[in-house]
Amino acid sequence: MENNNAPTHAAEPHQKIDPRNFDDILAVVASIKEQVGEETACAELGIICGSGLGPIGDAVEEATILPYGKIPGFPATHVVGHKGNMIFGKLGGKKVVCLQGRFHPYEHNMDLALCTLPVRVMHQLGIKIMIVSNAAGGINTVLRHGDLMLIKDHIFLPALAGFSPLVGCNDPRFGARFVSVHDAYDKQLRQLAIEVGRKSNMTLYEGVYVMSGGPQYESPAEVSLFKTVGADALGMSTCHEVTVARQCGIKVLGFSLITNIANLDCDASVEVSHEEVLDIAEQAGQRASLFVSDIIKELNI
Ligand SMILES: O=P(O)(O)O[C@H]1O[C@H](CO)[C@@H](O)[C@H]1O
Ligand code: HPA
Repeated sequence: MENNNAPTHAAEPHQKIDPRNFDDILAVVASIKEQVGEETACAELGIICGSGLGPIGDAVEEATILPYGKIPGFPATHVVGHKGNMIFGKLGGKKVVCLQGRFHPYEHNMDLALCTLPVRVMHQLGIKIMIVSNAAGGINTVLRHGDLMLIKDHIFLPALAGFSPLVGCNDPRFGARFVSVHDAYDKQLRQLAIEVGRKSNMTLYEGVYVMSGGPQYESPAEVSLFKTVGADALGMSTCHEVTVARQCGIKVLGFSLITNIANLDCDASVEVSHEEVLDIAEQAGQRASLFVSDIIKELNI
């Protein structure tokens, strides 16, 4: 898919940005390029770090860090474990832009267009592949704390209820009105990840991720529902970003770090907390970061 980034004015730091307006996105991109330099800003690969998975961003070499507060239209991140930095540099020999912090729909009144603005911006910066990560609760009983699960497909629950980032007028410059997500998580990239995992003796599962709206964790009955419909892990992010990436023609590799075991039995329930999620993510963060770097080294972009 072509990038239609005709020269445009740079947005002012506090200018109001409409994430549904293509020209506003170009103005955000122009502002980023003005701040970090055109050469630095251009990237072939985008990365989104999940809760507690910031170490992936810390591994970026020759890093130029642009805090979200300096990017027009980027809201603040409120969730602990999401620093709020856009990092430019190199990883595994590739030019990357890494988002150390994402926007969850529950933080922003379910404004999914706003929450996916960073993906549209990264597309205009040139990315062809996006690696997306998240912390998730394990539903499939084979999953244990600290396991990594490659995402092979997703259930985007909010979108099934009308909360899709693609709802509203579609400027054709964004891509197709009706987007096919039959291959949302690229098969070749998943195969590459499996090979990389095998070489480093890492147990890697493959499964279906379900996104619920949150921010409350799911009740045992809700977890049972998700299990029945074929979900293996659950969280409150990712699907909106992947949907927009696919509209832009970006290939996606996604993985979940299992930080807790989702509960199916209300009589034997165990409380879930974001502290537990961050704890496990911290323990596994370095390993996840190494894994991502190893995959990137092998990528042909
Ligand atoms: O999906 P990430 O950003 O990793 O965060 C996960 O962790 C938080 C809950 O602990 C939720 O925001 C959930 O989506
Ligand atoms: N549910 C939703 N989101 C999550 C979970 C969970 O169990 N764990 C980490 N993020």
